[in-house]
Amino acid sequence: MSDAPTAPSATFVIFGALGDLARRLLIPALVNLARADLLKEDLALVGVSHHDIDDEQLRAALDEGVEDDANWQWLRSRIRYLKGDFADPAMYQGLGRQLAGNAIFYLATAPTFFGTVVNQLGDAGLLTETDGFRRVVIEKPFGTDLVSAQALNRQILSRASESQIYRIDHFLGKETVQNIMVTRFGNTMMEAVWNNRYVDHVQITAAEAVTVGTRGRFYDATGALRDMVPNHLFQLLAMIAMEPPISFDADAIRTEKEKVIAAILPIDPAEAIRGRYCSGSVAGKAVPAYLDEPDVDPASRTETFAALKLHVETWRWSGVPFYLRTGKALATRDTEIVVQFRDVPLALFQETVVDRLPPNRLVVQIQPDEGISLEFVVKRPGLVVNTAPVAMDFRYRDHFDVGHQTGYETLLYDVQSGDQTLFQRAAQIEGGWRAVQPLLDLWTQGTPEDYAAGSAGPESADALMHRSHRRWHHLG
Ligand SMILES: NC(=O)C1=CN([C@@H]2O[C@H](COP(=O)(O)OP(=O)(O)OC[C@H]3O[C@@H](n4cnc5c(N)ncnc54)[C@H](OP(=O)(O)O)[C@@H]3O)[C@@H](O)[C@H]2O)C=CC1
Ligand SMILES: O=C1O[C@H](COP(=O)(O)O)[C@@H](O)[C@H](O)[C@H]1O
Repeated sequence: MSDAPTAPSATFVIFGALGDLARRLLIPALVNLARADLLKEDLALVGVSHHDIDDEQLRAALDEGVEDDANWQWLRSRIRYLKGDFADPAMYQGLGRQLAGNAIFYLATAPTFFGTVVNQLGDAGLLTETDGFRRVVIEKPFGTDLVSAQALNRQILSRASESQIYRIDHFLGKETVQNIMVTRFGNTMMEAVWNNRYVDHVQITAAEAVTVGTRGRFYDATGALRDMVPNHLFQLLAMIAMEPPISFDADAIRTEKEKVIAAILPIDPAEAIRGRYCSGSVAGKAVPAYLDEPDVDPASRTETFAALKLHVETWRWSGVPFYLRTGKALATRDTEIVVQFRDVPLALFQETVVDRLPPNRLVVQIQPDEGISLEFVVKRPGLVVNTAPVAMDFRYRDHFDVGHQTGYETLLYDVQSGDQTLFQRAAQIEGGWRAVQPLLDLWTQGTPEDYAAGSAGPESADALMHRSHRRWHHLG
């Protein structure tokens, strides 16, 4: 990160500056950028919210999320507060009086405000790029289904051009996710086997040990599928399945990712399962049932776990199933991608004690303990031929000083620099919703299958794999 040039100066306007995202992730990420000397001296930050506080109270509210005091003091002195409602035109007039030159509007607001804020910015003339750039960062979830995402895209694009819009997916800010492209396209040996001739299937897992906690209101209206699948998990899938771009240019990369997402067939509900945690314990700590969490409707049908099989109909991937799963209150936190290779064509060792060889797997560990390992088979020492599965392991921490990054550093820096590589175009978002729409339609009925908090998810998730004689990679 520190090899990069300082980003152009700009005023950051954070709508929702007192919220969880701003406090826990955005401000610490800006502090990390300040430490890496990537922010200009004249950077300014305006925090917007409807609470009745002043500049100093906003700064004090943000104090607790930050550990690096020296760089926090640098940023802190550049923060101002603007009180106002997101729907109030007068607030935007006031904001306009504070802005000159480049501005970045970060919508750290509930998704219901995305359209409102962009409309208001447009009405107030704040999106006109006369004396500098005007960029809008839009959080997820972007819409709640295909129709609402299309409507939101239409609305936003009636006020700003695509080049001004940065639809963020924070998974793309993670080092290991960005490394997928380098691993794939920087190593000849990968590309040679990266296709349906050699790959049996791909598994993408985002398991979380945390429960919905205090986010019951948001989560109960959203569920595991909307929260994680068409956005974060599809972004991981796109990194794994995309064709090599013609250059490392933002448009070239986004075009290839868009093509992959467009090639995902609508998911067959018979190949998807949903679950909901009931009481149990995670890492020795008692966890209540989802239905007993604060702000969750006791009659809720919302899933806290989703697993599915999907197909990417491209020349490279036709016939290779992709299995995705995600959930809360699971045994451990584990975000990983497993590329499992086909069995060897001839079982040479069938006359020996070895009856079946374990498969080769490439495991990309996104978090925690970021790294990549290659599982393969060797001969176990001894007089008879016997085999043993082993792994070649690359751990980031063994080679690099990874420090404590939030994942938002790269993304905020890229917005300032005008690099849209890691942001999604309208079609990508709509493609994601199109693929999961059959599940959204059906899951309005029935209820999810229970799983114990602290387990690996519902039994049907295992059955989904067993049907095709496969199994999930172990969690953790
Ligand atoms: N938190 C996270 O870890 C992540 C969040 N996101 C996304 O980021 C966005 C923000 O999430 P999060 O920070 O958790 O949300 P919060 O609800 O914590 O923050 C939103 C803030 O906006 C304020 N607010 C609400 N209504 C108005 C209004 N009409 N006018 C002015 N201010 C208002 C809220 O005040 P009040 O105190 O009254 O609620 C709150 O301070 C969401 O889209 C979310 O999906 C994405 C990834 C991770
Ligand atoms: O966007 C979201 O992501 C988090 C998981 O992100 P991570 O970086 O902690 O892996 C998830 O907990 C949350 O529900 C979802 O809204």
